[in-house]
Amino acid sequence: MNNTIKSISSLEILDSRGNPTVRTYVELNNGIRSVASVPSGASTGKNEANELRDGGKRYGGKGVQKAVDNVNNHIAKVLIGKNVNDQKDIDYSMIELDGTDNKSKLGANAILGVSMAVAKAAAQSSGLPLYQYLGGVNSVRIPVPCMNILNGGEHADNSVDFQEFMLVPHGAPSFKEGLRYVAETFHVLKGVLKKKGLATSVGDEGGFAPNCESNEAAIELIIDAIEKTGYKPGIDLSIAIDSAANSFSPNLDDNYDLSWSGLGKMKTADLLEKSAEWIDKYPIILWEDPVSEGDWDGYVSFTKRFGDKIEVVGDDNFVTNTKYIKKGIELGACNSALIKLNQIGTVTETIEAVRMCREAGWRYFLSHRSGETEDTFLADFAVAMDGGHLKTGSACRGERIAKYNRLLEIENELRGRSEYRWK
Ligand SMILES: C=C(OP(=O)(O)O)C(=O)O
Ligand SMILES: [Mg+2]
Repeated sequence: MNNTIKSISSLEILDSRGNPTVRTYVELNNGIRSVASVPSGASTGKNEANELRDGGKRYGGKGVQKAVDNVNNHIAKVLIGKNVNDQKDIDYSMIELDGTDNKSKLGANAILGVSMAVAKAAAQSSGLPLYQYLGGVNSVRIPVPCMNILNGGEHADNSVDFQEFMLVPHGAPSFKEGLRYVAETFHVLKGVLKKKGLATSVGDEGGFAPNCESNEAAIELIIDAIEKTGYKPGIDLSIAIDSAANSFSPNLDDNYDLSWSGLGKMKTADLLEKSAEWIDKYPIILWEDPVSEGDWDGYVSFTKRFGDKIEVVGDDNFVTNTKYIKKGIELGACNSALIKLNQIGTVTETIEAVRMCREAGWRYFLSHRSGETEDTFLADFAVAMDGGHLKTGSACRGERIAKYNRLLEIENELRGRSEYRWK
């Protein structure tokens, strides 16, 4: 059957924050049809690929009709007739058509939707589940679900500076059990917060967003919840943090303002002293963006000091772009990179970023965005990339649960062949 592209079209839909985003359909000449939706970040790195927004009054300027029109009127014309299995050629044709460094002409949101929908159509056309089409027959490792259970920073209007506190069920025997550990602890944490008179409303990724006195107080609440659920901190469940330090470094340099949670202003060296105290005292297994994206020396010092003990992940500094990841590898800034499809804008370039990490002996941490849709592409992609862990939010929001449920489905489908391990 003919697996060439017959038509491509896009539509403006809403994401989990109620903001417009792009949904794209690809139809093949063999009758196969796929659909993909594009996520959107709030705490973005300066060098992320450009998310094209309309400006003007509609949706407060956040409309994506221009990106949708770019798919319908420009991208479709170039790709119709191409073999859907030629993912790399298709992605690089769009990059060439765009012609800018950051995809600002067509929009990374326009390009990514097509790229993801092409991969899905190709998988269906090959008669394979997406994770196997992208990763091969040995794609059997289900990622450890680093579940966000407490939000701060740009993702909540509370008094916590750090953006994300995640539970990492590395001691569980399977994904299914790991997900149970974190979902149970999520519910127990709600009771712990209630008892202390703290809010149980949630932030953008579905983690609770209480007004804790400090970042330390937030960690202690989580440890209390782990113990009350009947798990052992550091053995069954550990903690991952995304400081998203850009949000408390006004000039994105080595000056930090943690006044919100009572620590005041400090330089990198003091921030590292505080981090050392916490890494010593608490079961922290992974730390993302502990310093701001401009503080490369800070990343290097942090990794030198703690890289043997914990995973040090770069997000806002690397933006899933091999140009910056390469710099990070050369400098020894971090030992892992966060991987977000829409930071770079095509499936092919995202895979190139993963490959670069792998070749350097780094880990790579697959991630959703704070603005998501019900699309489950990320779940399959994480299995295909074989990175061993992913973050995709809490146990109480449908757009996050969609990914977790898809991973349960994949683990079940693999029966006894699936693997689950932290490293
Ligand atoms: C997921 C994140 O948030 P956002 O999507 O807002 O960048 C992050 O910073 O890792
Ligand atoms: Mg981050």
